[in-house]
Amino acid sequence: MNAHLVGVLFLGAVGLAVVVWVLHKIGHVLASVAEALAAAAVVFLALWWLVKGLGWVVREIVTHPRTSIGVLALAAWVHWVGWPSLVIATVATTAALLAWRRCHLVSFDQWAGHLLRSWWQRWMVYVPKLPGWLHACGLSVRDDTIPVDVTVSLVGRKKIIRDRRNPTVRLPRVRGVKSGPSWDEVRVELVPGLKPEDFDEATRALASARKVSRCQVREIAPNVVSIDFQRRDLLAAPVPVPALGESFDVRHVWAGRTEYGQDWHVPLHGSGSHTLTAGASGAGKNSIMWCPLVSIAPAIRDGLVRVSGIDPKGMELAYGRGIFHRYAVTARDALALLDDLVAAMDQRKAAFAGRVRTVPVSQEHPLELLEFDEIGALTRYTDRKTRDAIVEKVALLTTQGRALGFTVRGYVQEPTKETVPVRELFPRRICLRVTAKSHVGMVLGDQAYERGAWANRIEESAAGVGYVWGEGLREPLRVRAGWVPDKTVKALEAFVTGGGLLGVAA
Ligand SMILES: Nc1ncnc2c1ncn2[C@@H]1O[C@H](COP(=O)(O)OP(=O)(O)OP(=O)(O)O)[C@@H](O)[C@H]1O
Repeated sequence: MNAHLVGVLFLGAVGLAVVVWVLHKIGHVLASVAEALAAAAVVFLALWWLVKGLGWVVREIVTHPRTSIGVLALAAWVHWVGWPSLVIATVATTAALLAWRRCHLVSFDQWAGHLLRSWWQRWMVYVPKLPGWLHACGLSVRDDTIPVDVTVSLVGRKKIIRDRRNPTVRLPRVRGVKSGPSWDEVRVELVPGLKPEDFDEATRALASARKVSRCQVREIAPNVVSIDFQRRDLLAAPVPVPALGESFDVRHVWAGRTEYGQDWHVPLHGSGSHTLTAGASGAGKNSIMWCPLVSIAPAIRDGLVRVSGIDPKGMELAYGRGIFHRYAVTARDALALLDDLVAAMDQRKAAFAGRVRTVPVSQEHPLELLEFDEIGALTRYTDRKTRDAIVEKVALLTTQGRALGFTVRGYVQEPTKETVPVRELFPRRICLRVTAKSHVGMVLGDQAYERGAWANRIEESAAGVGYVWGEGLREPLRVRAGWVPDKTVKALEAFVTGGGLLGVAA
């Protein structure tokens, strides 16, 4: 080996050492950079998840404030006070609620029960199951074509992005559940492509899906409907009429119960007081008549309300004959009674015209309340002349009587136009059990049946049950009149006549 080769090898070794050293340094630098980048990425990701988590918590608190705050409160309790005290408090609260429920169901339900039930029904029944029911009933919208976004770039190239994140079936979302004693009201938000009327048509199918007998739909906002399911029937048992009433308020008279378990009131004076009640034989028309009279017994006794009765059957009103200031059975007597009322109305008109817009009820000018039983018997089945005269007088009283303090309440078995030609002049209608589906529309108006006023399906055993609609009610409301037994009619008669038959016109 000569000196030249040794020199080359030496230089090569030195060069290699330098390269290794440089690479080592570069590796060091790169490792530091990579380490710094990794640390930055970890910090960035941690921050990102923290912000996302905080956003989720805030969103949950805003959208489900009660549940979120409850969970946070429980977590705080366990953290600061410990879980044994939490268990003891939970057991004590449950026991107190059960005792409250046992002692006073109504106040428990109004204050606590309905909130717990709403929460339970929402999360255990409607949120998991309703979307499936809606889809099965055709209340969903399919995206048959997946949306396509077209973007034009600066250099003229087009990018086509198919948005696969959107689901192909869009379903209404449950926005809230209110669970009353017999009804669940489920508010849902519609998706574009659905309208509230679509839900109206699906009520029967939705009722079947929920395994309940009735379902109604109410429009809350243009894109929100309430789907109401009747879980149980609060009107199954007769509604007892309270002891003789103490009310003088003739504009808000207790008449029974609504299907929501609330009191049902009717006006006997003022706007919407003329009432036509339709119902087949045995449907309970008489409880619609007697119940408000029992409620305003003091007003009748004190002469603030004067009741007249037309009783073609000569049986029902005759049982409380002393309550009626005027009373007629035959068509001729009925006409005379109506003439008398119209004359009294004309007198009052002459006395008050130009002085007041509504005559205040007083003993001098009492509310004249006409109870016209079986109105069809006299407006259809009498001779033509008497019939026309009766129809004319009833029309006069119903069109002019409101402001003057005259109210007509008619009762009919068959609500056809031929039977009750003045049907349209009664602003308030009540439809008890009827024999034909078509009668529902005749009494309550078009679409009443479709909206759930299934009066032809009321069972015979449910006398006094019926539907009201209109007068501020968007949907037909099921009601049951208070049941007035014979002895209460007699007690009312004794009460208003002071024990005898005083005050009865000859
Ligand atoms: N509100 C009610 N609650 C419970 N049962 C009732 C009620 N109203 C009536 N009933 C029962 O139904 C029966 C028939 O009632 P009601 O006499 O009022 O019928 P109606 O409609 O007047 O029949 P009709 O036209 O044949 O006289 C009553 O004898 C009573 O047993």
